[in-house]
Amino acid sequence: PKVLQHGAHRVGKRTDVEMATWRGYGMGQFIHWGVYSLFGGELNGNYYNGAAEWIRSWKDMPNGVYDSAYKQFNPSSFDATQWAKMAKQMGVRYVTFTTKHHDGFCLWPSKYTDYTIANSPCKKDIVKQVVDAYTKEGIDVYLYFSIMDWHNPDWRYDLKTKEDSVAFERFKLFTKKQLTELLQQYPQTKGLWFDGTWDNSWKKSGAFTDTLEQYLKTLHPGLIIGSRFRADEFGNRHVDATGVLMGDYEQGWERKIPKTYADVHGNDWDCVMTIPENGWGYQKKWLGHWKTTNEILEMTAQCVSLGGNFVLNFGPKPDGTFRPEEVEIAKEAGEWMKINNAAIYNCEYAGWEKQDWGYYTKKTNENKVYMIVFNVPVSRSLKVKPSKNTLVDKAYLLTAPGKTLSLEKLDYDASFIQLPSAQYKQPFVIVLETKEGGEKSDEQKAKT
Ligand SMILES: Cc1ccc([C@@H]2N[C@@H](C)[C@@H](O)[C@H]2O)cc1
Repeated sequence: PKVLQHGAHRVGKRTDVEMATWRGYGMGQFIHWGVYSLFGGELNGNYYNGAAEWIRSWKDMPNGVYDSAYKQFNPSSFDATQWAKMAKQMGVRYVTFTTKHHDGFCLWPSKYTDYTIANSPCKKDIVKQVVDAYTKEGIDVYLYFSIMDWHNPDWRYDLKTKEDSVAFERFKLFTKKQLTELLQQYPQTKGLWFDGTWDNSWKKSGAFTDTLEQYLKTLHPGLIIGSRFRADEFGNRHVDATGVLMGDYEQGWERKIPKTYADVHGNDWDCVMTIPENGWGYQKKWLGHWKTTNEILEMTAQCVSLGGNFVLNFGPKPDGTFRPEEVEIAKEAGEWMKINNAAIYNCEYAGWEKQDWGYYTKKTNENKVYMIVFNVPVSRSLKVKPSKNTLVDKAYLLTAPGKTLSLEKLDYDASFIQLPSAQYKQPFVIVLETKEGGEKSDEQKAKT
């Protein structure tokens, strides 16, 4: 069979230290901020029923109104240090920040377009202030960049005519120049989070996306780029024509979480999630249900238990402050993470049979498995069934390491942990110190 020229160039996970750091984050923050934040999903008292950062595409939004709105972008209360401190308190280990969303407005003073923060009343280099403030707090920074750019006249949804192709060649060069300036101006950046790559114009540019990704990684060694960037020469995205994931991790879990480990196909992956049901930019009215802190902690545990990272989105207001609901969630989640982050940071899929009480995570390179308990059964007996050839040596509450919990053996490979009678109002963590032994696994038997 023909060899794919512009498909994946690596099978399996990246094994370098930058990717190992990414793999261990556990919890991240997404921030969507821009001109769309001025509208908050509303115009003249009417609410757009799509995602607020898409309001430019609303039929009731006159383009002139949106495209001149940047002249009102003047976030009087913006303080990147405050943002970074809130994130630090929440316990996130990385942040993904919108440099340019689909509307094309640049939150850094790009040299390649006038549609930037430099020509708004806010003269600050927002991207620089965010990158510097978060880096100072010890939080790694990743930059969100939308390829699709509604403001640039050379953007094309498809390449049907010669004129389309000539214009899109200019657009591809513009894109390369903007990405180059982002990496050169903000060298602390650890990775790029691409979006807006689903249209035919990009799917027809597989070779270009391959060359551009390799160029970016040469410019910035160790750079991490997810699977949503590339197309192969047949227009396949995420997974190439031979079934191999392109990019350094699977970037398809947007507002959804894998159910089982089989769903992640052995890849690294992140899940990006909104607090309201939908909508990433600031929305004046949150419609429907928005997630409680316990729901967010459970999603975090679920993602880490399946080998991924959970990234929660915040949509700052036009003045640069956060909604009270978002501040509250960051505070409450942070209180839990302060006590329990051992079960989230530098943890991976344990490979034990899932039980109803919650999620297992395994500390990377250590014989420690954590039980993150969300559902205490009326019996207070938590069933534990280690993977083959693994024994539980000791069990204790993360918050009470001195008090060993008793394991009641059920049969040769499962036990009950009897919980002390107490009121369990918060999710909590049990530590299982493990050792090899017990039933030999099939491969062990085969070796002897
Ligand atoms: C159909 C669709 C396209 C793009 C999106 C963007 N991806 C998220 C990360 C947000 O940036 C959202 O605007 C959402 C839905």
